[in-house]
Amino acid sequence: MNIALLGCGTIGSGVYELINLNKGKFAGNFTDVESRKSSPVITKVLERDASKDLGDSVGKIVTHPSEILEDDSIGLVIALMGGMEFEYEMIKECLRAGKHVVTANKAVISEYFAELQTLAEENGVVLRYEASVGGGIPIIGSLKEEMKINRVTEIKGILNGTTNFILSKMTEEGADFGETLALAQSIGFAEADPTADVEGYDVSRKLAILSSMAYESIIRDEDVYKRGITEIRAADIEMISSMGYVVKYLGHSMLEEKNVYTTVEPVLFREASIMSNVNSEFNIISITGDIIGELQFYGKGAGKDATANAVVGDVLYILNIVGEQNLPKPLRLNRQLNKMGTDVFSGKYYLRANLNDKEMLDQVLTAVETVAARKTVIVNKNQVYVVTSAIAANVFNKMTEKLKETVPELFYARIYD
Ligand SMILES: NC(=O)C1=CN([C@@H]2O[C@H](COP(=O)(O)OP(=O)(O)OC[C@H]3O[C@@H](n4cnc5c(N)ncnc54)[C@H](OP(=O)(O)O)[C@@H]3O)[C@@H](O)[C@H]2O)C=CC1
Ligand SMILES: N[C@@H](CC=O)C(=O)O
Repeated sequence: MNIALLGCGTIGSGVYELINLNKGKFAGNFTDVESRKSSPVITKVLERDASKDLGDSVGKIVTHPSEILEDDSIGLVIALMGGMEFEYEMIKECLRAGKHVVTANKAVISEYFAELQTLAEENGVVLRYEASVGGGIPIIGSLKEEMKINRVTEIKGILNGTTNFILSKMTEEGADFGETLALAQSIGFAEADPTADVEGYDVSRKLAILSSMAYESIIRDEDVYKRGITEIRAADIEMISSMGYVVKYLGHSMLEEKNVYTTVEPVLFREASIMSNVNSEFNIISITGDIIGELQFYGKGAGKDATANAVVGDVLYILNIVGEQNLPKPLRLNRQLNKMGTDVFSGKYYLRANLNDKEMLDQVLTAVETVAARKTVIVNKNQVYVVTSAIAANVFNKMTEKLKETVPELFYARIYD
């Protein structure tokens, strides 16, 4: 079966190297006789730049989608352009044209999950998206397997390689936020628009995909409470470390009866915890089922080779089942659940505010005191650092949203004890 690749950037080039340049060891794994006769091959690559060098003479760059959509020899399309509308339209058109689709695009999958899996079923083809969550970690397939036996009630983890890379470098090397983000971009970890990484959209999309699957209900990016990490400073890292904690960017969802709770926020973990020791572009994802208990999955959550590995795994899966009568059924996504935001989460909070004057200090302390008892207050170099007593997350978040209107720089994080 011929394959087309949409987008030959960081991940696309990794996939191309595995499939066409024989970097991976996978040929000959097929159960289907037709596929076994010849290794899979990428014959066309959609790119804007027709002069892009692919490194072999097998793949041909095309710049118009019709060259792929109207090519009947292409049975499988790998969508790795990123972005939203164009990739969504292309995936739909490919499914309608009877082509299997593999993608790593969490923006598209989280937004159009139900529609796309229905479209695949209607057209007798398969849609796979393993690399859309956790880069190289096989979490989508593992979650599907566990769901055959378990009721999954909780998902939590470090789900973004870029921000974990930034926070790790800030913690280990005292690195600067902006410089480390630029480094993550140059390595190929970050999204084309890195706002998605640092403001929480990438994590909330991944959490939305896993939660939709696990709780059998469509949970969208906009249902997820999220807060970015752009306000964090070296001073926070120093103070947090002196308290014996490490800051991580957590995605967390829970299901209780018909209520689903979701949050994406910076959280402080004790130094010795597992979460604190997941560093660089690595991710960790924990799922809790009623029979198995807690399971944790760890590995590279971003980057060319690890993500390409997951994409090619999906390609091999499809090539192995081509021609079977009974293709996998779409996941159930129609349970009616109440989206309850952060209502179930609570904890002590760490907060730092950048102060202009004594009046602002009073304003910050008064605002905190209206919702929680202050346990620790340190004032140093125009900064106030506060640790509170335990409090409900929604109450604290509401207070800080108001405070942000007048206090220019505010960083706060829940403490996970
Ligand atoms: N990077 C990572 O670690 C991971 C990425 N992903 C996902 O994988 C996908 C690809 O990411 P990544 O490889 O990093 O992205 P890149 O930006 O590196 O690559 C995208 C490629 O697609 C091309 N492209 C984009 N739009 C079009 C278009 N309209 N027509 C033709 N070509 C186009 C780009 O060309 P041009 O340069 O001209 O824009 C570029 O070559 C994204 O959905 C991302 O979220 C998932 C897991 C990990
Ligand atoms: N930008 C993403 C890429 C993988 O999904 C990340 O940093 O995790």
